[in-house]
Amino acid sequence: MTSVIETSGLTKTYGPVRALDSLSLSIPRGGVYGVLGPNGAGKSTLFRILLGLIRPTAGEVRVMGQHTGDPAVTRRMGSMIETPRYPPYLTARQALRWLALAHGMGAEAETDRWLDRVGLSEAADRKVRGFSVGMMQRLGVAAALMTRPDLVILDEPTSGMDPPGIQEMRALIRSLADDDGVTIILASHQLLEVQRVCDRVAILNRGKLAAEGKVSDLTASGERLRLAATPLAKVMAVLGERGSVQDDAVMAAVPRAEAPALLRALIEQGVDIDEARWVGADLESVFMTETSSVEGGRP
Ligand SMILES: Nc1ncnc2c1ncn2[C@@H]1O[C@H](COP(=O)(O)OP(=O)(O)OP(=O)(O)O)[C@@H](O)[C@H]1O
Repeated sequence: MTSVIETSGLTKTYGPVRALDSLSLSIPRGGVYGVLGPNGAGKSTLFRILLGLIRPTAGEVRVMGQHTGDPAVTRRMGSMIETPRYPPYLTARQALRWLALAHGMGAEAETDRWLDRVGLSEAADRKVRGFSVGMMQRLGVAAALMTRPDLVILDEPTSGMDPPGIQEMRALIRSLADDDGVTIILASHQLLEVQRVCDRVAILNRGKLAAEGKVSDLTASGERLRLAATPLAKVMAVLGERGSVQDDAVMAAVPRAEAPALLRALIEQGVDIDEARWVGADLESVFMTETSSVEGGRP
């Protein structure tokens, strides 16, 4: 696995607050990588360090093998860290051209193509003053992509968007990763969206790495055997603490290898089994498990 980001013991303190606490992380090149965590977990701090906007207090960080802030690396990165702001009297097209000039780019910036790609073609000649938050986010993404970066960092790219906008953004992010070979790193609180779009995720909690891995592995590790069976009391008697009742069924926390023996035991006890199927955990339940064990409550 080639890494695009490597951090080791990365720490950032603000007075008594440890925004990042000895974070060691390796983000692979290619694909879509999600950085998750409750408010104050350190996501934006990590992104600001990666972009060379702030310096860590301690630890190591490499972006595409180089030190952060190196102009050669910065040129290969695009980002949208907050809802972007542009001079309100510019149209979307003018705003992108203005940014292209600031990057020393001319026609090669293909501003119209990027406006089209983020679904803003029809609004290209409207002043950004009247843009919704979602439209500003799309324009910000177009600006981040226009320089043809190898790595794009997006902080909450779908915040303020309506469901069709979120769906379009998801398709755009996937196509950038799959068709253009861009590595995308994004932070989001919309866990269902993250589950749909990301290949891997890191879950931060109070500046530390709480969990990391492929979305499919993280969700599979929390899978349960859902048993629609009667009587429920007998099922629970066999399962003990490994069972919990949910919507007229029992969710059994058993490894796959133990399932046949469990089903035999249930039948021997006179249980009627209508259905037995594996149910994967969703990212939300993984997130809640990994971030719930904090002292002192939420910041
Ligand atoms: N410039 C700063 N000065 C002081 N404290 C800061 C500063 N920036 C961040 N912090 C603190 O560092 C911690 C991590 O903040 P950060 O913004 O990185 O979290 P986050 O995961 O991005 O949160 P959110 O989901 O709310 O955006 C928080 O406790 C925050 O209050």
